[in-house]
Amino acid sequence: MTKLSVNINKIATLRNARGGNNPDVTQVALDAERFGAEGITVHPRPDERHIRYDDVMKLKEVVTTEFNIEGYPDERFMEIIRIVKPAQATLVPDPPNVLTSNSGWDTIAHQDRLKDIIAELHEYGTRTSIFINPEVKYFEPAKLTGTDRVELYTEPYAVLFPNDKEQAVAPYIEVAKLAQDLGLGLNAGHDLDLDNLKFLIQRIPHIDEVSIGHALICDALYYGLENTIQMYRRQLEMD
Ligand SMILES: CC(=O)[C@@H](O)[C@H](O)COP(=O)(O)O
Ligand SMILES: NCC(=O)COP(=O)(O)O
Repeated sequence: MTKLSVNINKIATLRNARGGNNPDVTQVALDAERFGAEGITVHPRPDERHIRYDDVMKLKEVVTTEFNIEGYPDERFMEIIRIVKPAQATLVPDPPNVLTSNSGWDTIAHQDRLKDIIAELHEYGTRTSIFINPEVKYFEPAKLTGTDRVELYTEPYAVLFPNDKEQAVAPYIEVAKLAQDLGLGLNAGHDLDLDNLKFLIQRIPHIDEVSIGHALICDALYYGLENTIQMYRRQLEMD
């Protein structure tokens, strides 16, 4: 069954808004695991707008489910991975000033660089995933990088879903089958929520892991974190 990794970036956004330690990012991660999260995801960005690098060091000591660290593989990111050796590192091609992640890798143009980075991450025993658009041309090159998994960038799916769910999911079904044929593990993330998640999983049941943050934390403002995590877990259960 598809696992739920809770992205706690936005907990750090709220904490940073007042400069103290409330909410306590580390405590929220522990509670999220207790409430049913099967992984914790963080995305330390170069400007540390939310998750800070020292958050990552503290989380390393306490996360007992799968720790997934996302980010652009600059020197600081690679250094934190060398130290933390998380269960998974998800490489994202974000430039420093981007509002949020908005594209997957060009695995053709960046194949050699990704291959070197992935080989280094494997030396640490870290599983690798690379953020990818639902475009067929990028999948065989992704396989050639040696990555264990790809993460489907699902914002385009989320945007189109309200108007035409079948059209929204069609490209993802195609590339998910290709990933399976290539022996690539399959993650998915970005803008998944309580409305669009179940349909994606019904159409692509072999997704290994979804990482969900923004919508889940927003939902928790109304339903509470424990209830919300359970609501998302129920969306992942097969009928
Ligand atoms: C890679 C991705 O789509 C998300 O994991 C990303 O972490 C979202 O970043 P923000 O929380 O900074 O919007
Ligand atoms: N990899 C996607 C992720 O971790 C969270 O994305 P979002 O749910 O905050 O859009």
